[in-house]
Amino acid sequence: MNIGFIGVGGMAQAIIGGLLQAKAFLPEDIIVHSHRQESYEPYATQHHLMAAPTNAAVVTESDLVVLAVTPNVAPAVLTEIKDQLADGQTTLISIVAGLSLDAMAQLVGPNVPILRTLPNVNVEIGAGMTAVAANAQLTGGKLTSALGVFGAIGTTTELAEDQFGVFSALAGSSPAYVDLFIDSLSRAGVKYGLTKQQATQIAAQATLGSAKMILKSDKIPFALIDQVASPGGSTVAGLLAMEEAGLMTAVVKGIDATVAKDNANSH
Ligand SMILES: NC(=O)C1=CN([C@@H]2O[C@H](COP(=O)(O)OP(=O)(O)OC[C@H]3O[C@@H](n4cnc5c(N)ncnc54)[C@H](OP(=O)(O)O)[C@@H]3O)[C@@H](O)[C@H]2O)C=CC1
Ligand SMILES: O=C(O)[C@@H]1CCC=N1
Repeated sequence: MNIGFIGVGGMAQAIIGGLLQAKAFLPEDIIVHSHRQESYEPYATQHHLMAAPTNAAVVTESDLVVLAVTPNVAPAVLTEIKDQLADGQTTLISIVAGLSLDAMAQLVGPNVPILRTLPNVNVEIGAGMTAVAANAQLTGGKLTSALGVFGAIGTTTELAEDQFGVFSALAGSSPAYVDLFIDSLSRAGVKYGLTKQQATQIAAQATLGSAKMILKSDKIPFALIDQVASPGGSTVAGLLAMEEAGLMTAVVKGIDATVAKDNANSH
């Protein structure tokens, strides 16, 4: 089975890196093309992938084709590859935020099997969180193959399309927000004399452990907070200071802004 990528930016590279690491595809079964030759050719060469000369050629060569361009470019690219998709043989997988199944079908025609997805960058290390929604044309073996791409590089969840916006904020964008939190912890460590490298390693490992604990425990996060905050201890003093500075409000405001921008970009 061949998989093609239209666009080789940050997210396509994360998916390809994850698929190669998982040995889900051989390098020679991955075909790429993007806007600039100086971008996709060296990338293909470096990873021993096939470089296609056009977007249309990616579709012709592929069983699955991943649309990995930015939302403003996606409609023009879909119009460009419409004829190659028309027979319904190739499955279109979109990772484009805010682009609905209906909008894609209007551009490429009614026969095309389409999987709308919203992955996050952690697919690169097999720890992704991806939402998926399939159209009515994507069934049977084709559906299994398309879902298998993201199953190989993390966790997937089927989601109603009207919830993709909030999912994008909580899973797609949140790696950046968690990175900001870890960097903030790390800077505080530097303030108290740790090296940045030491402090980042300590903060990242502690964050990883807490995420695993929440997933494994039957307790809600608030109960786990109480388990850490000893009576009269230092943690409760820190929690109250963070709340006085508005941590929870800041996070919710950040998510509000993320969802609002995703809505504004959606069609
Ligand atoms: N970044 C993330 O964490 C996530 C991103 N997404 C979605 O993934 C998509 C890509 O995002 P991201 O990787 O961050 O963006 P990038 O800007 O890093 O990559 C965009 C890619 O699109 C290519 N491109 C532009 N125009 C064309 C064209 N006409 N034909 C073919 N390729 C073209 C660019 O080519 P070139 O390299 O030659 O310039 C580039 O490789 C977006 O739609 C975004 O919503 C979804 C979930 C998470
Ligand atoms: O920033 C963006 O628009 C994309 C969507 C989710 C993560 N990155």
